[in-house]
Formats: sequence, structure tokens, C-alpha cells
Amino acid sequence: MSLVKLYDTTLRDGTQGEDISFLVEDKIRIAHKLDEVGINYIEGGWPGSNPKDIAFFKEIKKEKLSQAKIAAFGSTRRAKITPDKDQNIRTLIQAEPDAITIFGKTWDFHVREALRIPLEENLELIFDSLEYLKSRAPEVFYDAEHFFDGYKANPEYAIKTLKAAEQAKADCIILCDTNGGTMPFELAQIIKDVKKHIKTPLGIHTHNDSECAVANSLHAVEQGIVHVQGTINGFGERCGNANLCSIIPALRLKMGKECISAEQLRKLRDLSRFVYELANLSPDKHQPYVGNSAFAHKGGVHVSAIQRHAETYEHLRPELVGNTTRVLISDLSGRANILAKAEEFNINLDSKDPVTLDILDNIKDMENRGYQFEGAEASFELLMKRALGTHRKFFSVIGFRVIDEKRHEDQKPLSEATIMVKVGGKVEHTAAEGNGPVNALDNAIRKALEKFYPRLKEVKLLDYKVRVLPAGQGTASAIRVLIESGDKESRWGTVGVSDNIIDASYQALIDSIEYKLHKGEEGEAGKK
Ligand SMILES: CC(=O)SCCNC(=O)CCNC(=O)[C@H](O)C(C)(C)COP(=O)(O)OP(=O)(O)OC[C@H]1O[C@@H](n2cnc3c(N)ncnc32)[C@H](O)[C@@H]1OP(=O)(O)O
Ligand SMILES: CC(=O)C(=O)O
Repeated sequence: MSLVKLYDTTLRDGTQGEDISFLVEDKIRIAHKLDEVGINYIEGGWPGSNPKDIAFFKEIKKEKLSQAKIAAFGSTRRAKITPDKDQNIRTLIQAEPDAITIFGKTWDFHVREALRIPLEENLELIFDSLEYLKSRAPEVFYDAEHFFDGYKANPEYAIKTLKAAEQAKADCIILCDTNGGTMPFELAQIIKDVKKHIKTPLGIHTHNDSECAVANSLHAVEQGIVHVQGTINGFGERCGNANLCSIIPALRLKMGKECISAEQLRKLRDLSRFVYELANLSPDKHQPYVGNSAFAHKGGVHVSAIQRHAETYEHLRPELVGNTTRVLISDLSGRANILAKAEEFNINLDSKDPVTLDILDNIKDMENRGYQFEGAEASFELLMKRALGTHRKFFSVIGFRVIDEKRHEDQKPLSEATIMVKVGGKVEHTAAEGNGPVNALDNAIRKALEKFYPRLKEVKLLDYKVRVLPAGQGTASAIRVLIESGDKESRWGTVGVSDNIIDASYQALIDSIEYKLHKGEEGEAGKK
């Protein structure tokens, strides 16, 4: 296997993405995770940009990393001053990183329009800056900004800029597709041309504006590039950078390139989710390799086949990247989906059992009426238990009332719910206020039941989604409510559908509470 070095820029280019910002503490925690996963270089930020990035380089020195090197990022010197007088270059050295990466201009258009200096002077900026840094940092990398656009516009000049970096003895020259518009077939040919002129090891840094960042990075490796830059989850300026969560498994599992170990690869999904969490963003469920849907099978034909052999519909075993196969339930399901789900819930079901067909018919009918079980697996589990006769009725609701009242146009509306429930032989009648009618109803149901089932105190309502479903033939439009609840151990989704939003919410709330009570009972049974 040939070796490819991985260079992560989540903490620098990643933070140039809209909505992405990390505290110094977040950056330190992410650096540790990147180190554990075997990333060779972690670009921590641009110390010449802001105090937070300076603080990162100070703090990271106190940490013990197992193998990763820390890189600091900056630009070539400004025109008309020497590198020793350039504040940006000085802060790079003061940061005392293991490696320094500076970017410089390749594209004549940029030299004229962005820097507004003569082309020759830009070559001096590149050479001087790298030569100065080379004797002051253990390793020095050169990011050739806009390399591919520059090469297409003026190949001779673009190569001259790389030669300036080579003469200054940069340890690696990184070809950047800064605007992200290069196509994989163009990129491969340009790299072939570059290799005729440049002997310094080459790297790649691509952006995703044409959705080709990962493909371009992999093509670059095919062309002999040995250093790959990218970010976790593809965070980065505009449409983002090349996504290392896709590049790494492709390098190792599809291209036979040595980068991280099999054990480290199994931590990839955790790393992806950790970075989303610290960025305060919801994970992209459709993300290849590491997303929740990456190995989620919905079509009945697919589910039937993967149960015979997973590779029929999976390009690799999800466990290799720390993910798992999932089976989704919908009106596209067949018996195989139901059987797979039953197994997941430890329910014994046979494909010839008439109950299996009953469940399937019931689901198709309910989905036709607007239910959706993909995000409501707890409701589905209860539905199966009801069909099998293993569902326990912990309580019954005799009735409820919800009042929403606004007493004056300047006042906030008041929401109050009353509910009457029966548990065993006892009837409980309670009222509760809430922040809106659904919250009031949730509070009232729980208040009435917590007395009998104290474990309900652990349940929290985590998410609430409402969707207005279009009217079907002869039917009025309906409302679907999906609720996500959780306790300290797990999270579960439930669904309700009605032409009345309160009733739809009520169904989803009741399912959530019943699910928690069943879960607790099974837990207790397991302990006995
Ligand atoms: C392709 C990339 O992603 S490169 C990384 C981009 N990232 C960032 O810009 C984030 C961090 N940036 C910053 O904090 C600020 O822009 C700073 C501190 C670097 C500079 O701030 P300012 O001095 O106020 O300049 P400003 O941001 O307005 O303009 C950029 C300056 O850099 C100069 N510049 C741009 N590229 C280079 C280069 N490769 N070498 C030298 N100077 C450069 C521009 O000419 C301009 O200087 P000028 O206004 O004197 O002509
Ligand atoms: C250096 C860099 O971030 C770019 O060219 O995109």
C-alpha cells in the first residue's frame, strides 16, 4: 500500500463555512479526536487573523497528542515589506507549530486584481516567504491558491509560481481548487502536466462548488498526490471543502492506500457526529458512509435481498466505518422489512404468520392516511405489540380538554389542559398549564400519570414537528405530528395523524408515554 498523508483543515477552512464557529475549547477537543483517528496534520487556524486562533496554538502546546502534527495557516508576505517585518509571518512563527502552511497566488488574474502587483513581484512574495519560514519551522507547506484556474488561464505563469515554491524548498506543494469549479477529468490531466515540471511532493486541496471535491481529491491521489487536505463533514467556505469522512474510507477501502488503521476507521462515524455536535449542527442523515441513512434500507425488494446477503445493496460493510445497517418501515415495505424490525425489537415473528401480513396491511393503510413510521419507530413497535397481543394497557384516557385563551391583545395567550385518566381502578383528574396547547396537554398527561409511574419524570420532549398533508381524493387535509422524546438512556420517535393538530399531538404523546412504560417494564423484567 502506498502512503497518503491526511491534512485536516476543519479548524481553519471548516470555520470559514457559514454557521460554523468553534470555541478554543471545542478546537482542542476536536484536535484530540482527529489525533485518535490518525489524521497526520491538524491545521488549527490562522494566528494572524484573530486572538482565538492565537490562543488555540498556545493551548494545544499543553496537550499530549499521540501522533498528529499541528499546522498554522497564513499567507505569503505583503508586497513592499520583507518577511521579518510582516506581522502575519511573525505570528506564524510565534505560534510555534510543527508545520506552517502559507497560501500564495497562482492565477495571473488574482495577482493583478486581488493583490494589484506585477506578476514578477508575486513570484518574489512566494519565494521570500517560504525561504524565510523554511529555516524557522520544522515543515513548510505551500498552498497554491486557485492553482487549476490559474493553470487553465496561464499555464506558464502558474508553473512559475510552483517553481518559486520549489526553489524555496517547500516540503509539499498543495494544488488548490479554490473556487471548486474544476472537473475531475480536467484535474487529472493538469496534475500529469505539473509532474513534468515539479519534483516536490504534491498535495491537493479542493472545494465542493461543483460537487466534485471528493472525486477530485481521489483522482489527484490516482495521479500520485501524497498529501490530501479536507475537513470533517465537508465544512468550509461556500459549499465546503472535500469531505474527509468520504475521502478516508475511499482511500483505504477502495484504493488500497495506507492512511489510518482499520480500528481508527471504525471511529469515523463517531468523529463526524462529534464535530457536528460541537458545531451545534444536526448531522446530515444522507451523508455517505457516516450518515444515519447511509446504510438504511427502505424498499421491500432491497430489505429482502440484504437479509440474504448484505452486499446486494451495500457498497461496503457499514461496521468498517462505525455505522450500522438500518431497516425502514413505510408503504414501500414488504414482509422482509417487518421481519427485520421484529428481530431488532426481539419479537418472534414468522414470514408465514398471518400477523406479519396484518401488520404490513395496517402499515400501508396508515401510511396512506398520512402516518410515517421512518421517524417513529416507537409507534411502530407499539403497533406490532398490539397486533401480537403483547401490548399492555398501562392506563386509559377517559377524556381531555385544551383551552387556549388570550385575554387582551397585549397579553401572551394562556394554555391550559385538563385530563381524566384511569389506572387500574383509580380515576385521576388533573389540570396543567403550558407554553402552548400541546405543552399544556403534555404536562397534564404526565402530571396525571407520574403518580402511578414515577419513571415518566425521566421523559423529555426533545423535538416536535408538524406537517400539513395535502388533501387526498375525497378527504380533507390532515396534520401529521412527529415527536421525539428521550430519557437518559435513549431517544424515540412517535407519530400521530388527525385533521386536528391537538388530536395528532395527543396520539404522538400517548405513544411516547406508552413506549417509555413498556421500555421500563422490559428493563425491569431483564433485571429479574
Ligand atoms: C483561499 C482561502 O481560503 S485563504 C484563507 C481565507 N481566510 C480568511 O480570510 C480568514 C482570516 N482572515 C482575516 O482575519 C483577515 O482577512 C486578515 C487578518 C488576514 C487580513 O485582514 P485585513 O488586513 O483587514 O485585510 P482584508 O481582509 O481586508 O484583505 C485581505 C488582504 O490580504 C491581501 N492578500 C490576499 N492574499 C494574499 C496573499 N496570498 N499574500 C499576501 N497578501 C494577500 C489582500 O491583498 C488584502 O490586502 P490589501 O487590502 O492590503 O490589498
Ligand atoms: C488555501 C485554500 O484554502 C484554498 O485555496 O482554498
